[in-house]
Amino acid sequence: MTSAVSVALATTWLLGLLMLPLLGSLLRSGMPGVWEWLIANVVLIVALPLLLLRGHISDFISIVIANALVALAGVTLYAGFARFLHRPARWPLLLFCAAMTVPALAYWRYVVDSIPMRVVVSTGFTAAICIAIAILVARNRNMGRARYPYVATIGVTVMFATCQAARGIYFTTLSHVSDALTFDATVNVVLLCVGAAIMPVLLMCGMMMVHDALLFNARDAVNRDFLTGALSREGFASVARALLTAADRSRSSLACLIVDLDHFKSINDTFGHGGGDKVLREFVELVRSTLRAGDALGRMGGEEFVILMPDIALDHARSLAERLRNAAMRHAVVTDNGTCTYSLSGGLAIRLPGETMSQLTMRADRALYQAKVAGRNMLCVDDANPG
Ligand SMILES: Nc1nc2c(ncn2[C@@H]2O[C@H](COP(=O)(O)OP(=O)(O)OP(=O)(O)O)[C@@H](O)[C@H]2O)c(=O)[nH]1
Repeated sequence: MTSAVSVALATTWLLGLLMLPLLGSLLRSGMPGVWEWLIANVVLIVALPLLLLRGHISDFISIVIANALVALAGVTLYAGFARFLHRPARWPLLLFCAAMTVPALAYWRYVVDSIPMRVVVSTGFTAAICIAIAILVARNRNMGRARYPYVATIGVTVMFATCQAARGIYFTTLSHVSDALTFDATVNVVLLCVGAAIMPVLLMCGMMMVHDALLFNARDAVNRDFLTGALSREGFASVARALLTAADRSRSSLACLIVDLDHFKSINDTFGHGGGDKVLREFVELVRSTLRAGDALGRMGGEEFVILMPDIALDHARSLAERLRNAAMRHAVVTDNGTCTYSLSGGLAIRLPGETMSQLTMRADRALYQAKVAGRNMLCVDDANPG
C-alpha cells in the first residue's frame, strides 16, 4: 500500500479515536442514534489497522474480514441516522447486507483473484449506504428545525456516494491490475482519501443534528408551559408577534379569544390540586383538537388561556369559540376524587386596523369580564369589533 493511502487511513483512525470522547459526551443527551454512531466508529477503529496490515497478515483477515467490518460500520452508521430520525433501523436486513460482503470478497480473492471486483464490492456497498442515508435524511428531516445540518448531510453523502461509485467504475476500466500499480494511481489515491473521510465527516453531521435537536428542545422547554404543554407567556408573546406581523403583511384579520375556566378554585377544593391539574391538561388537549392548524394557544397563568386565530371572520371565530365552550361543558375528566365536569367563559375580539397585541387582548379580556359578570359559562364578543 502506498504511503499516501496509508497516511489517509491512519488519519481516519486517529480521527476515529478523537470522535470517541465527543460521541461519548453526547450519550448523556439520551438522543437516539448516538450509541449506534459510537459503535460504528469503534468497529471502524478495529477494521482500519487490519486494512493497513495488508501483506503482513493473512489476506483473509486484511481483505475479507477488514472490509466486512467496514461494511458493518457502515450499516451501524445508517442505523444511527435511522434511530435519530425516529425510523426503524431494520437490523436483520442491514446485518444480512453487511454479511453478504464476506462471501463476495472471499470469492473475488480465493476463487477468482480480482482486485477490481473486490473494489467494486466494497465501493458499491459504501455508495449504497451513503445514498440510503441521504434518502433517509431527506425524507425524514424535521421541517420545523434548522435546515443546515440536514442539507449538509444530504450534500456530503451524495458527494461521497459519487466518489465511491467513481472509484469502483475506475477499477473496472483498468486492464492489468496489480496491487502496486492501482494503488499508486493518483485518481485512486484521491478517491481513496475521500473515502477515508466518510466516517468522520458523517459522524460530525450526526453530531450537528444532535446539537440542533438539543437547542430546539431547550428553546421549546422555555417556550412551553410545563403542566399543559400550551405555549408559556414568553412563547406565546413571540408567536403573537409573528402572527401580528403576518396579519399586517397580508392585511388579514386576527381574532383573540381569552378563555377562563369557571369556579376553578372549587374544582381544586373538590377534586384536589392533582384533579385540577388534570382538568387543565385535558382542557388543553380539547382546545388543540378544536383549533385549526395555524392557531396559537398560550397559558396566561392559572386557569386562563389565550387563543389567537389568524385570517378568520368574526362569525367563524364566534362559532369556533362556541364549539369549544360546548365541548368543554360535555367534557368529563376522571380524577382520583371522582369525575369532574366544568365550564368556561370566553371573551372574543377581532383586531381593529393598526391595533397592537396588548390593545387586542385588553378588549378580549374586557369581553371575558362581561361573560363572568353575566353569570359565566358563556361567550361575549367585544362590541368594538369591525363588522
Ligand atoms: N390545580 C391547579 N390550580 C391552579 C393552578 N394555577 C392556579 N390554580 C388555581 O386556580 C384557582 C383560580 O381561582 P380564582 O382566580 O378565584 O378563579 P375561579 O375560582 O376560577 O373563579 P372565576 O374565574 O371567577 O370563575 C385558584 O384556586 C388557584 O390556586 C394550577 O396550575 N393547577
